[in-house]
Amino acid sequence: MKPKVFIARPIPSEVEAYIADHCTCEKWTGASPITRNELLERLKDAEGLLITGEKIDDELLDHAPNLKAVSNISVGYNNFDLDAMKRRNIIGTNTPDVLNETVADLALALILSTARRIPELDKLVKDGKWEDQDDEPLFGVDVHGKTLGIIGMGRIGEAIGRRAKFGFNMTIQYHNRHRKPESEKLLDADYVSMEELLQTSDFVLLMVPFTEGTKHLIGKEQFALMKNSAIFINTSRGQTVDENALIQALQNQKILAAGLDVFDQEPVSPDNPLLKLPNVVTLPHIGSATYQTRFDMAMLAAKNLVAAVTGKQPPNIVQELKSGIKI
Ligand SMILES: NC(=O)C1=CN([C@@H]2O[C@H](COP(=O)(O)OP(=O)(O)OC[C@H]3O[C@@H](n4cnc5c(N)ncnc54)[C@H](OP(=O)(O)O)[C@@H]3O)[C@@H](O)[C@H]2O)C=CC1
Ligand SMILES: O=C(O)C(=O)CO
Repeated sequence: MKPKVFIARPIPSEVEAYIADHCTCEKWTGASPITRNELLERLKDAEGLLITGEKIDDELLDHAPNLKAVSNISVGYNNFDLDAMKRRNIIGTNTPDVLNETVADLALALILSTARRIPELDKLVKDGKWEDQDDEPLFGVDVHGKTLGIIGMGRIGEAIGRRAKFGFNMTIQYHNRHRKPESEKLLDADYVSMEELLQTSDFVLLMVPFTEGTKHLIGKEQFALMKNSAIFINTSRGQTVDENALIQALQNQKILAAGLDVFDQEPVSPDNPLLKLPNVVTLPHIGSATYQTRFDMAMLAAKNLVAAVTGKQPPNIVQELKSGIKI
């Protein structure tokens, strides 16, 4: 008998066919994303679950007595209650590496868009308000030759660093909890304290996972250390930043601008003051969202899922669940 899996997100038909070769599939076919209650109702028989970011906690696991594995179509797995999963011997997997270059492209797009005020000026042209391009109020700031401080020099952080160093001749500095000598060598990057990074970077870019240790990693104190000319980019998770402190820093011109792919609450509320600030470029958590990369992520997540429910070692069990899980 094939193992039963539930597919909670739309995936390409080729990926679904791969799963169906090995498993009996049920899938969510609703027009809008599955709600929490609908998901809980569909898990009675499921041995495997394919999701993107839905919360996996005790309540959900109580509804899924046969569950063996949860496969995230994302590299971030802050939606996993790791303790709850460990207690029940649930395998949790993610999709590292296949999205590095695409997310890095988007991070550079945010750097360029904020520095050169692309969305604001696009609107100005389309609104028929283009009078004189030598008008100082339209000027931006240079990207090339500036210092980029990367907080979270991991797989994606390094891909961003490569673009910034070799494409834009930027100086790279970074802060992690541990040094990463290979990135230092590749990018001629300096490992600096968080304080030094915040004080000396022209662009501060956050690329850490969201964990207990990174909640509000950047807040009032950290914005106070940044240059008044600093541009802040967040492509990690919204919760790594104290959003009220960010709003204050932007409103009080403590920093120059911000580029945000992620928010504390997603989708972001239309009332969020960040949406009213001209010096903020916003995106709808779209870092990995190209056709090819989303396909690659879905296929990798499918391979993780199929391996886990057929008793094989999945390629990408998340670090914290690697030990102690019985395959
Ligand atoms: N906007 C989007 O669409 C996307 C967002 N993401 C987010 O980006 C995150 C990073 O992905 P990826 O690069 O693959 O992950 P990696 O694990 O490769 O890199 C994370 C880096 O963060 C560092 N880090 C972790 N905790 C801290 C801390 N407290 N202070 C400073 N540095 C820290 C780690 O180094 P060390 O352990 O030495 O501290 C590591 O170098 C994902 O978890 C996800 O949340 C990912 C893809 C798309
Ligand atoms: O992979 C992730 O963690 C994302 O945020 C979206 O691709």
